[in-house]
Amino acid sequence: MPNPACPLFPVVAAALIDGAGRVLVQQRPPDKQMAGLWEFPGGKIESGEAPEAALVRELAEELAIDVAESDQTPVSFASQALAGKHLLLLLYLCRQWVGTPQLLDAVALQWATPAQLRELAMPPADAPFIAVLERHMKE
Ligand SMILES: Nc1nc2c([nH]c(=O)n2[C@H]2C[C@H](O)[C@@H](COP(=O)(O)OP(=O)(O)OP(=O)(O)O)O2)c(=O)[nH]1
Repeated sequence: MPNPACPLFPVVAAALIDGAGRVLVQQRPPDKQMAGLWEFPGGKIESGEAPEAALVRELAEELAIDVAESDQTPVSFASQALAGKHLLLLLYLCRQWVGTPQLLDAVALQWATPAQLRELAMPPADAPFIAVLERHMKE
């Protein structure tokens, strides 16, 4: 039975990995929930939208880059109660894109190694993703 008191909201996010083994993260704006935390670029899946199409749209909106659906590899997910709703966060790994990421939506961007990610304040759902990324980046 659906629980209207705790709606599920699906979110897609991308770990963009560069040639130096670093991942792009962006800092959430001060006026938003979890302000100041560092997150993977992405956002909510809109009604009727496929996750991969949502990720193409979000990365174009937030970073002005073009990531083909065929260059998105699903690697992990997180499931967590968040502010009266339930977050389902789908993480994709991307090694190829067109364009240079621009700061359009967040406060700041940074390229970080997995070790550096561990030192950043990130949303609680993201913490397990760091070890997942480390494993994939060694492959
Ligand atoms: N993009 C992204 N969102 C994350 C991560 N970790 C995490 O808990 N989230 C949460 C924060 C938000 O509640 C939601 C992302 O939705 P969003 O970015 O479209 O929404 P928002 O709250 O920033 O802004 P709005 O669309 O409501 O204006 O997922 C992450 O690594 N990347």
